[in-house]
Amino acid sequence: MIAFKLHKCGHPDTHKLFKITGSKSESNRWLILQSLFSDLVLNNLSNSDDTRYLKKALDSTDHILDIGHAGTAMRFGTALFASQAGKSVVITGSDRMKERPIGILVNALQSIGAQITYLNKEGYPPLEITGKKLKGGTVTLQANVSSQYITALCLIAPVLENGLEIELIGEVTSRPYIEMTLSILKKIGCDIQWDENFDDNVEKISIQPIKNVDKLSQTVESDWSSTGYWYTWVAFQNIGYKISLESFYNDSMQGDSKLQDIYKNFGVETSFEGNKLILTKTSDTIDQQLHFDLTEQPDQAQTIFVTCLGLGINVELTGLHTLKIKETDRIEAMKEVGSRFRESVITTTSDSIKLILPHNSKLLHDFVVDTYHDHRMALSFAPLCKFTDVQINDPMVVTKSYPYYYEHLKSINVSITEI
Ligand SMILES: O=C(O)C1=C[C@@H](OP(=O)(O)O)[C@@H](O)[C@H](O)C1
Ligand SMILES: C=C(OP(=O)(O)O)C(=O)O
Repeated sequence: MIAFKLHKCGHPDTHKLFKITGSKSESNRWLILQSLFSDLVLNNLSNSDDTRYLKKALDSTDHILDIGHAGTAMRFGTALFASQAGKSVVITGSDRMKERPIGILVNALQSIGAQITYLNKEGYPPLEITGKKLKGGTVTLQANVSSQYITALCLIAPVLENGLEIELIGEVTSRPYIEMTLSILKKIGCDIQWDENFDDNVEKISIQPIKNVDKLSQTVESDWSSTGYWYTWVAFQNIGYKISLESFYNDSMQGDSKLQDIYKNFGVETSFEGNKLILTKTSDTIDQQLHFDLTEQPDQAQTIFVTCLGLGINVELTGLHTLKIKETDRIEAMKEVGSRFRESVITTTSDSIKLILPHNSKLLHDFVVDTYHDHRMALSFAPLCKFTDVQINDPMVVTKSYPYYYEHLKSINVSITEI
């Protein structure tokens, strides 16, 4: 296994412009829809592994499809292949993917006639799928585990003869990702109703079928989730420091665009010049005790945790119940690696993490970041090289979402050596 050392970089270059590629969430939704409606033309698709894996699986005629670590590709692909008559595939992924549950989605698909069997452990990939022409109807599923199950069903709904009524039981998690899916479906002409008060503790999404989509060209907005690492970076710098990122819209479909508000807490202001996003450090006055509920921005947990760790701010993050089934158990990973950076007391529950720093908490020596096959461990902890050398083990995990991350860091003067 290789490791990178990011050498302490006290005075990085400022006024840089980075081109971030398309959102992997938007890209993977559009790719599923493009395989259903070939008249869609897509621009600025993500260059992430997750999008490359999905594209490869969709273009493949192989029986065994490996989608690596890509949760969206696994969940969206399962629904797609199950609804395609004549298709017969085994869908599998990395070792970690085989530990990420999919039973809630499989049950919902089976309830409308899908033929899916587990090849290994009940409720987990790999899956054997024999595609069938599904008619649709009503499905009921738990909504508090992963929104990706719901998106997967929504994406195939337009081609089901009777459309789909999706009853969501319990508190809906990662809601902005479902909103993104429905916004995209509306763009291709779907008629959708979302009744948030359908019944006690139940919401209902109804999607009508459509025959075809008129020729439509779509440019995917760049990835807000990747901007989080630059928000952290700017938060660590002196007043006046700025960097720019493109191409972003201020009416984004991505829930992580909430970073604009969140980082005001850390003295980072966001402005737009056309589609250019400008992040500027404007203030050093920061509350020393913060709390964020990240039910709607689960992918930013590590980012915000590291920002607080670097700035020496006590914080409690809640709403993290989905983190245990992501690329690694992210709550435990943050606790372990965070405690190696500086003197601190870090406590966790199954859905929260709390960071308490003693007065004048000192940085510890020889800071090492284990990444546990999770891109967001490397991406989020790297900016701590503002304060000390950072060793990142298995650093290329970043390609899951942000392949050019280290090139971008190098271009602002971060020295990186392989060890
Ligand atoms: O639909 C999507 O594109 C995603 C939904 C979220 O997952 P959960 O709904 O499982 O929290 C998010 O964490 C993931 O990175 C991408
Ligand atoms: C959780 C993530 O991705 P996925 O679930 O699609 O693998 C992520 O990118 O942080």
